[in-house]
Amino acid sequence: MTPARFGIAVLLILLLVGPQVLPESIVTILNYTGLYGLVAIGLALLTGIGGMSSFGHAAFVGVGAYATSYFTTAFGLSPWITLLIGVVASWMIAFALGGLTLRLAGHYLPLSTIAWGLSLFFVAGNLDFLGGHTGISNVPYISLFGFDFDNGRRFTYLIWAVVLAAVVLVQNLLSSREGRAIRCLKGGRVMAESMGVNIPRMKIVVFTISAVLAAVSGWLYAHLQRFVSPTPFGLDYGIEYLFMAVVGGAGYVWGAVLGAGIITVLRELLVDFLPKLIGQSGNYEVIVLSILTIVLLQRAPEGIWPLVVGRFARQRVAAPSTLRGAPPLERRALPSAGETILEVDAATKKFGGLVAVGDVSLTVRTGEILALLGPNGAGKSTMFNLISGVLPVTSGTVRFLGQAIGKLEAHDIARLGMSRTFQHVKLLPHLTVLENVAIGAHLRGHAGILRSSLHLERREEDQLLAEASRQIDRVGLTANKHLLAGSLPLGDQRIVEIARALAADPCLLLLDEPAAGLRFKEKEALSDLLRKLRAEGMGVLLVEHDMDFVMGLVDRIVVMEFGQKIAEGLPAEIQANPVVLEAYLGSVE
Ligand SMILES: Nc1ncnc2c1ncn2[C@@H]1O[C@H](COP(=O)(O)OP(=O)(O)OP(=O)(O)O)[C@@H](O)[C@H]1O
Repeated sequence: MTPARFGIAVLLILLLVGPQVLPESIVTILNYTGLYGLVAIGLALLTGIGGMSSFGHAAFVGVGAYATSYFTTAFGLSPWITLLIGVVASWMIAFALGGLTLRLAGHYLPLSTIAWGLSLFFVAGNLDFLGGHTGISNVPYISLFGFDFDNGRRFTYLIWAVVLAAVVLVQNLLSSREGRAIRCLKGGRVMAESMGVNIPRMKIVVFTISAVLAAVSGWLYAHLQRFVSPTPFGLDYGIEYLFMAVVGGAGYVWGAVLGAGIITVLRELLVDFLPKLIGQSGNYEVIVLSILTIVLLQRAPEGIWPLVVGRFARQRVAAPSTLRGAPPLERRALPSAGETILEVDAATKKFGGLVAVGDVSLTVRTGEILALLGPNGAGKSTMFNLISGVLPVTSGTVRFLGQAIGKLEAHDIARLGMSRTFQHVKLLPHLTVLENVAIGAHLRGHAGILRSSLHLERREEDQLLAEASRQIDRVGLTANKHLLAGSLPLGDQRIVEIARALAADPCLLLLDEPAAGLRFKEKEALSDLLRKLRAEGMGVLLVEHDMDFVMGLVDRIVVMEFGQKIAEGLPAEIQANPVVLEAYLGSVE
């Protein structure tokens, strides 16, 4: 039995037998750990995995709790219907809040969640029909198929069934196509957009999932307590939920549950112990808890979960049969041979007063490799960003496959069949090479959040992983497939980026300094691969400083300097061009 299975078996036995045999106080801790854990799971997804933070999730707990308390007591609705009301209400509020703030970078989301966290507390406290600060009492208990969850011991089963379901669903989600896209939210947004991930949509999805989990916790809370008042949904609780996720290990789903358990137990112990120690009561546990949390995060910045499972953790490895056996994904029809696929006409990009690209025109055909050369700061990477939609053009047009794309988002351009690599490698270092390359195939899968969470997309997921595996074999990194991308030397990481771009099945490939950091043999292998892609009909635009690599490989060259195009022609013409020699080649010798 693996340590993970052993751990789960122990937990299941504890949850099955515990409520019958443990003292009431321990059962209460178990219940609250589950309730808080549910919120913390959402916050782990939002914070540790999605790279966003919210201080106001206690207010979403309040939405779930108040929705069910009000509608069950005032209208006699079944708790199962009011669960739906709470979920929909929290989803709508999160959608609106997220829609207003998630597009903005920086502190807008945390600030808006603080405002939201404060507002529910005051609104609920001042509305008579919600009972004001006295709250709503006589909330009914929940029944399911004739079984009444009418006391704490029985309720444990319901709470933990929901928690375990949430863990399974979120973990399924994270190991899917949509999950890989979610993982890009932290540190990989520009790259993910270029692979076709709609980042603003993904942010809202994660925010709404975390809000819904909080609302479900609120629903459970209201029917466990049979009473609600505004106090447990205030800002201080919102901050404590965040603490739980961070203490447990905000990047880990089980870590969130562990964090909830640790904070709940510590609080109970401190509430008992501190008054005896100090000789008077007061909320001193809050202070001690805060100090303990700071010390703990000093010692374990990643939280406690990685310390607990660290040496047992194993990399998730797709079975070789999966990688070989899955049927290939559909391929896009390539444009006809020799057709012009990219036309840049007088493209200009200004950063304030600086003209990074000024009036530059170029074309790329299918079955052609075009090099974009120029000294440092010439504007090559900016040009790549204009073509791939990372930056909008200030003026001029960029047409891809006949369509003007100068104002399109990067993920829309990726969908048309353009893929790219980056000058500064953009991989997710904590994912395997296989998972990183699979991000490139994002648009070739279709499963959404629900299908992914329920693992109904296994066939498609196998196909995506098999495709990623094929592209890794193609670029010669078979032996590294299951290694963490961050553990590879920089040259190999660049090659992984090429495999990722190829996994998108593009007809135009943009490569930003692909040969940088490669050894001689590796450069030869890369040249061979690019020749093969050209022969297959792909168009390639590359920026490269290695002249030997470029001159023997490419069909045409465009040279830039200070944002302007200074020359265009065949490699031999460029090598003999006096303007280029003076401006660029001469200077690099
Ligand atoms: N986001 C930005 N904001 C302001 N200036 C920028 C930005 N991006 C690039 N620049 C400026 O635009 C000019 C062109 O930069 P760019 O990175 O495109 O050059 P490059 O040819 O790719 O150079 P290198 O080979 O060193 O990467 C430089 O002066 C750079 O400082």
